[in-house]
Amino acid sequence: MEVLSVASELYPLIKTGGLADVTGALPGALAQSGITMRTLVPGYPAVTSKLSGGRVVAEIADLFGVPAKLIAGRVAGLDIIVIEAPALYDRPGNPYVSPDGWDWSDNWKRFAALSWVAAELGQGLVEGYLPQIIHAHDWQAGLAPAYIKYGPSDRVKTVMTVHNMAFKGFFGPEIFSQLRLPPHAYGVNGVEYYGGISYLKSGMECADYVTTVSPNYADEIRTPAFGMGLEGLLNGRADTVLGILNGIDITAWDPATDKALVQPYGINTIHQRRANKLAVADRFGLDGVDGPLFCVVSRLTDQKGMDLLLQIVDGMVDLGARLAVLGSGEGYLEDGFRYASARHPGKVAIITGYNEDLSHLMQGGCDAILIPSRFEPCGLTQLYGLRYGCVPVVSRIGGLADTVIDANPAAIAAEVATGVMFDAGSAHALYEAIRRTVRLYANDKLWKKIQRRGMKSDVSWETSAARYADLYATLIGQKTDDSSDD
Ligand SMILES: Nc1ncnc2c1ncn2[C@@H]1O[C@H](COP(=O)(O)OP(=O)(O)O[C@H]2O[C@H](CO)[C@@H](O)[C@H](O)[C@H]2O)[C@@H](O)[C@H]1O
Repeated sequence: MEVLSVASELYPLIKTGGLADVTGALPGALAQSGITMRTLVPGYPAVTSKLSGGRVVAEIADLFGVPAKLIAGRVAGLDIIVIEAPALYDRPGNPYVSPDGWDWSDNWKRFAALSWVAAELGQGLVEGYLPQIIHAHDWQAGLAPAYIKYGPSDRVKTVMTVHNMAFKGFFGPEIFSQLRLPPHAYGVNGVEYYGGISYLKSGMECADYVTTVSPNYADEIRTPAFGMGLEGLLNGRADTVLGILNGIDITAWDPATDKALVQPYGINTIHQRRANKLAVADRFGLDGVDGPLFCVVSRLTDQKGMDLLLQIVDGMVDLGARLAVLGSGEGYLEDGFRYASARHPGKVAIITGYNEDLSHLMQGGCDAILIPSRFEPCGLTQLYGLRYGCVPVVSRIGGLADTVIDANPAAIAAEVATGVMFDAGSAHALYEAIRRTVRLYANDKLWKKIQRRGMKSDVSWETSAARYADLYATLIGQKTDDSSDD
């Protein structure tokens, strides 16, 4: 089976968040099910510089006003098709914003182009290549299902995966005439959204199937509290909405072989994490190894509940905990952690920016990872935490609730606890969870059991890749059994 994945991020070529981890891992996970997944990505400098030996498979004279070439190649084990259109994608900064932090003003065009090319590939643009499924990820690829729905043939089936509903790809109505869609596409059953155009809503409306990245979040987003205005749409098509839990790449994230660690370790050598803990403390300028070391590896945003953590950081230090923060995002949150660090030298520290290797070292050395999200479609850092024995302390929300088992007395007695969970959105609940974690940490035998159990959890892609494979097969009418029905 041939599936074309369409995404604006793809690890290890280009990553700003969890989307890249998923789109980068899924093709390898699906290969075992006999699925060939190629990924269509924009030709950002980070992508084109890594693609050598690709071949031009199509030339497009007018891609929203600029010439483009499609280059197919294989990089880091991934089959990719790159849209080489320098006028759209050859820019500094990250995929969405300029180096000074502003959204590119032509983002509507850059990502309409991504989706339009995907649909053209689905209609046979390249001789000898005809995907059966187009799998679009997040708003940047959201118009692809619309281009198929309103195009000459809907032979190719479409899946829209929502990784983050907060980013809707919303633009004013004035762009519609340039989108290459027929007039009737501008309506409530098409791309229109509150008087403008939402690329995410377009994909969710027009795709044959909508998926999100955990079963719990799939339920939550059908309510006004989490649906962000799209709950009505989701409820209207409830039979074709599915939550499939993210996995992680257990080869890239393996504490026994991870080159970013000072000291690799396994379940039976968990005490060796101490060398990594010292290395983290050293990198962050924190005091020695005594007492629990918490970490945050995250975009610093309201979604991630970082303001809640700032409210209780002083109390956390009073409990004897230390905190290492790796992340970047909202200026007031970055500043908040800098001030906390100035108040508590040796106890709280932040390194701003993006550092993949350091994120591995932190999972391999810190005792617990804090994820106080207000909403979390799946979350990956708790899965990395489980795999590395970095105990996840998470809000009871979205995919976090699907993947962590709270160390309450019943779970401890039943020997199933893998982390600590608390009510989302409450600084007080977060503080109490940290207090509980500090107490659990003090019981070394119990703590190591929780760590080991996490390390044994199945966080691989195996089960979830099979669910995607089953969904694709259902869509193209190849489904032979009903083994994956909910
Ligand atoms: N400063 C930094 N340095 C290095 N690495 C950093 C970093 N900041 C973050 N990361 C890494 O970026 C990824 C973030 O993963 P999350 O699951 O938190 O995704 P995010 O919210 O971006 O994406 C959305 O998509 C994913 C994928 O579906 C969902 O899991 C999630 O709930 C949803 O919000 C992790 O690999 C993390 O280690």
